[in-house]
Amino acid sequence: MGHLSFNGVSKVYDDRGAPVTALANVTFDIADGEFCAILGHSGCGKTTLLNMVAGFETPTGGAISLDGRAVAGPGWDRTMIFQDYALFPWATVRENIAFGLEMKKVPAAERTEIIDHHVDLVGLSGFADRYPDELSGGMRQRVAIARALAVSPRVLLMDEPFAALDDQNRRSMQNELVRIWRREPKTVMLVTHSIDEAILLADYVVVLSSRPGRIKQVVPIRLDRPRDEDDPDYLALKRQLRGLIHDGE
Ligand SMILES: Nc1ncnc2c1ncn2[C@@H]1O[C@H](COP(=O)(O)OP(=O)(O)OP(=O)(O)O)[C@@H](O)[C@H]1O
Repeated sequence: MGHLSFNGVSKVYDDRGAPVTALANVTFDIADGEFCAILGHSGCGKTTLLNMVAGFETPTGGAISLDGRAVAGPGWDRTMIFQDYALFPWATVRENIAFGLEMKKVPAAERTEIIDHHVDLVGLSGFADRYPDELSGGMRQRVAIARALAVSPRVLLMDEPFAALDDQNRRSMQNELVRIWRREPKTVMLVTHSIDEAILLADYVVVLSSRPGRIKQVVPIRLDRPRDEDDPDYLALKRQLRGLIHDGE
C-alpha cells in the first residue's frame, strides 16, 4: 500500500519573526502505485510539500496521511531522492545501498540479495564496487534510486532529481525511471519545474499557484507510455499546462 492524502494542508514559516505562507489549503490524494508530478514556479512550496511528506517539516494546518495514518516524522515507508544525489563519496555503490538496510537492521544475508537485486534493477550490474566519483551523473542518480528503493518504501519522493543532468542524460534517466517504476510499481511524488518532465513521467500533474501555493488544477495525463513529444495530444497537454502555469503566475 502507499495511499497519500493531503487534507487542507497549509504551511506558514516564521522568517525571523515575519510569517511566510508557503502553502495554503492543499487537498488531493495520490492512490497506491500512482505517479504524481507537482509543477509550479520557484517558491510556490513544492519542496515544502515534499518535505512534509518525508516528515522533515510539519504542516501548520491540515494533515497528511499515508494509508490512513498521520505522517509524524521521517520513516522507512517514505524515501527521498535529491537533485545532488547525496551519496557517500567514501562508500562504493554496494556500500551506499547497504547503508539504509543496515540502519533498518535488515539481516546481512538478506542485505546481499536486496543489494544485488537493486543494482540490477537500476542497470548498474558490474559497477557495484565502484565509488561515486568513478561514475557519471546519471549513474550516480541510479545509485540514489537503488538506495531509496532498497529499503522497500511505500512512497518514493523525488525533488528535481534530474535537474543537474545535461539534456541527453536527463531524457535517458527519465526513460529509466519509467522503466523501473513499471517493473516494480510504487507510489511516486515528483517535484519538477519542467512541463515536459511532468508529461513524460506522471499519471497526473498537480499544478500549484505562485506563493502561497494552492492547487490550481490537477491534470490527468492519459497518454500511453513511452510518450511521444510530437503526439498532438502531448502538445495539447503542454499548451494546457503552460497556460495554467503562466495564468496569473
Ligand atoms: N525554513 C524556511 N524559513 C522561512 N521560509 C522558508 C523556509 N523554507 C522555505 N521558505 C519559503 O517558503 C516558500 C516555498 O519554498 P519551497 O522551497 O517549498 O518552494 P519551491 O516551490 O520548492 O521552490 P524551488 O522551485 O525554487 O525549489 C519560499 O518563499 C521560501 O522562501
